[in-house]
Amino acid sequence: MNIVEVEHLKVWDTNTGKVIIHDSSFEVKPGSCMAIVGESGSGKSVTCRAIMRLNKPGIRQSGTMLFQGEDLNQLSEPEMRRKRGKHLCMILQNGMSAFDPSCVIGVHIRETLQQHFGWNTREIERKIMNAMESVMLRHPREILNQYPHQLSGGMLQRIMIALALVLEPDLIIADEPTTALDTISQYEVVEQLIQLRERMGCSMMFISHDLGVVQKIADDVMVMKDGSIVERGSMHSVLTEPKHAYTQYLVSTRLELSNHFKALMQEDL
Ligand SMILES: Nc1ncnc2c1ncn2[C@@H]1O[C@H](COP(=O)(O)OP(=O)(O)OP(=O)(O)O)[C@@H](O)[C@H]1O
Repeated sequence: MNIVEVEHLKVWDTNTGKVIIHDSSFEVKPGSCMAIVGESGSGKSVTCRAIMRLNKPGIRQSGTMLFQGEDLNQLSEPEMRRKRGKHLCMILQNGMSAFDPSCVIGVHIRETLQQHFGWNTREIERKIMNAMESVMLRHPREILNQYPHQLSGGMLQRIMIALALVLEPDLIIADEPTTALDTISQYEVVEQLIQLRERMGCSMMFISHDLGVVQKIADDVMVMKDGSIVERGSMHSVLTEPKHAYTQYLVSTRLELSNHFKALMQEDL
């Protein structure tokens, strides 16, 4: 059974009547990573937030969204809240927006974990500090006592990954987790996400506009344009035989960039 099976997802803005996602159907195989690529505004984030049922109130959705065989669209809000975090976990583009700016990181983490598990404070601290160390965050106790604005974007991404390690969700949705980071932090965060998948065997959806990043982590990919899926398949087949003109453009620009990068590297040698 696929972990996610979306059929005829339609998302629209009730204020303007604008249809944001027209009619999307796709699935995520258990234990696999499915990437969503496409230009800004193509509907990648709205699709993922539809699965989490986290789009803003004026945004409505219809269709079937089976998660482990259960239609998320039919769940009540309290049932959905129980799914989020423990079963479905989202890692956001901007770590700053994921944490409450008015309290130190440790408070937010403790509240999230207490909500889902019956652990006491000491157990929570032990688990989160082990997880933080495993994603190479040194001095975890000090970090837990800092406010989000005192930490770098890369550190906040790692804290979200550490939290996912403790929550052990069945599906992680990473929405452009590396976009706001410099190249070295981007590389490190992708490495941590790859290890996270290996350790937990969880399924993943990975959103990015960067095919180069996606290629490192995804098994399958779907390409979105103007609220529709224009192509999907295995990472290998989409990269080697892109069918849609927009995918061909994405693949050719990725090759151009990597050739340019290689040329620069050779000049340096
Ligand atoms: N809260 C909202 N209210 C109204 N329209 C929205 C809302 N959120 C997103 N949209 C619209 O939905 C469309 C898709 O947005 P979405 O954020 O999913 O794009 P994206 O592909 O993830 O882009 P990016 O790479 O820039 O994040 C855009 O046209 C956007 O204006």
